[in-house]
Amino acid sequence: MPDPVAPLPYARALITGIGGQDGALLAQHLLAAGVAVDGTYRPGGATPAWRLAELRIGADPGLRLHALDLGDAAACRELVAAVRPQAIFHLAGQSRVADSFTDPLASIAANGGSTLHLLEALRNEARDAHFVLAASAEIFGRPRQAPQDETTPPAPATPYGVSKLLAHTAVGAWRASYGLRASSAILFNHESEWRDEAFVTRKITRAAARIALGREDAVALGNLDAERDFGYAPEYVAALAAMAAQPHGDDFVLASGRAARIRAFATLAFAAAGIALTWRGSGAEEVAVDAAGRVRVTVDPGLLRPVDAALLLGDAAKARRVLGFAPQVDLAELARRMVTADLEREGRA
Ligand SMILES: C[C@H]1O[C@H](OP(=O)(O)OP(=O)(O)OC[C@H]2O[C@@H](n3cnc4c(=O)[nH]c(N)nc43)[C@H](O)[C@@H]2O)[C@@H](O)[C@@H](O)C1=O
Repeated sequence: MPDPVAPLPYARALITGIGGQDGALLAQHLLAAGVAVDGTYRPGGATPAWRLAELRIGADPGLRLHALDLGDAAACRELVAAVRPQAIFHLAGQSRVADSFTDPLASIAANGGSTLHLLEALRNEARDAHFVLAASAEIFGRPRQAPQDETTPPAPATPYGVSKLLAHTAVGAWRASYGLRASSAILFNHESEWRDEAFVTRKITRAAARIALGREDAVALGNLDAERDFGYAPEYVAALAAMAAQPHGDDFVLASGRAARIRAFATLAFAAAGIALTWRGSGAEEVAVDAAGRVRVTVDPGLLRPVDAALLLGDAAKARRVLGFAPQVDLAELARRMVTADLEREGRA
């Protein structure tokens, strides 16, 4: 991986979704490298404050914030024209796979439409900028082969996967049709202390911290058998920055190359909070108990999804070769960092 403060060949970047995990971490990475950052957030939504504050970039003079409706093509074009970025990172979107089952059209409109609006803004207002999309391993659906790489045929199985495949293929089409520098990162699950609690790792680490502090008794989870390729988000955003430094647009899988079941992550997270879990039973009756026999994890069948890939596992050999992507943080260290942060936050609260 390039040195976090190594200079990048662009001086101003636009990041959509600045308030999210990846947007905030990427902003921190770029600002440290001397790149000025314009970040967008949803009008009417929460001002992107807590992550920027925790990452100590909220008051950085290199950071400007803009409320932008990504559903408004003209507004996207106007902002790109005004900012004149040399790199555009499109990270905003509807990122919750589970929510895409309840409102599929909203997910597809948000993730597909926003990408089309920004690609058009790039084509018309910033032809020399490098555009980088945050696509997703969900484009592979329930893949027959593992690991998945850039040549694996996409076949999404969730509305969210469809939305990201629309965006991903649009990047390729705009690159081919208009000669734009447009790239797509096929991101496998990437987690951190700044992950939203809607996602399983942070839900678990926050619960483990609260249970360790006596504030909660137990946490209910869904599919414990799902295997996901969990990486550490700061390492992934550094790879996004490196993608925008490439002379040509291209697609890259970003993944750790290791998969773990949700049950295994929970065991590591609770251990990091000082609680040794033992698993008993199966299916909806499965529970995890602590050393004193108290139930700490249960299964709620209401949290199971209509479709959930059994295994998503990425092969990031191309990113390693071209970008120098070499993630170092393993699953136990990831769980430890997340639980440590949650214990600190809960201790302060
Ligand atoms: C690549 C992809 O990665 C992320 O999407 P995700 O994989 O859906 O992430 P998640 O943390 O919601 O679920 C991971 C697994 O964990 C299972 N699971 C069990 N029990 C609970 C549970 O209680 N909550 C949740 N959320 N999941 C649970 C769940 O069924 C699934 O198998 C996003 O970044 C997305 O934007 C993206 O692109």
